[in-house]
Amino acid sequence: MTASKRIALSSDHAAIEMRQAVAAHLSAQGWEPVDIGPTTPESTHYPRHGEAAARLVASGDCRLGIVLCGTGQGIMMAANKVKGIRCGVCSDSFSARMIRQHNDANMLALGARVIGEGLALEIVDAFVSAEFEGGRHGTRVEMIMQIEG
Ligand SMILES: O=C(CO)[C@H](O)[C@H](O)COP(=O)(O)O
Repeated sequence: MTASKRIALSSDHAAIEMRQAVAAHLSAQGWEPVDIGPTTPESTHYPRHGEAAARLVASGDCRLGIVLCGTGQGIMMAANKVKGIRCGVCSDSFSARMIRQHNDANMLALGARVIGEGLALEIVDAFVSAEFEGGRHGTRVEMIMQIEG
């Protein structure tokens, strides 16, 4: 699968530096970040950036996605409006691992005004290295997706 190492990245103005650090970190690990910006610091609107990254994941172009804003919350909400997306905000590595293992999250949201860069990179590592466990968790994820219709 050519998409297996492609990971979508986007942010709003509040998280440009953290997003670029995440992209560099992922590249160094052999991932192929698809960083869709923005690159300039003007104030922008997180829903459009969350949606754009989510569409790359939902279409299968990217296997996973990471979105960032000030808190991670708004861009997570926007990403989760795209059909097929399961995105969680994490401020700790345990949760980042668990949203992959139990919830089959295909996107992670980070808050650049909440956590520092070092912790953000640890959370990213936990997220990308974990695998969905299936079994009873698969039943529950299917139930989530049935709510989506
Ligand atoms: O965290 C966010 C959304 O959840 C945004 O980054 C935040 O609301 C942007 O605020 P401002 O326009 O004041 O920089």
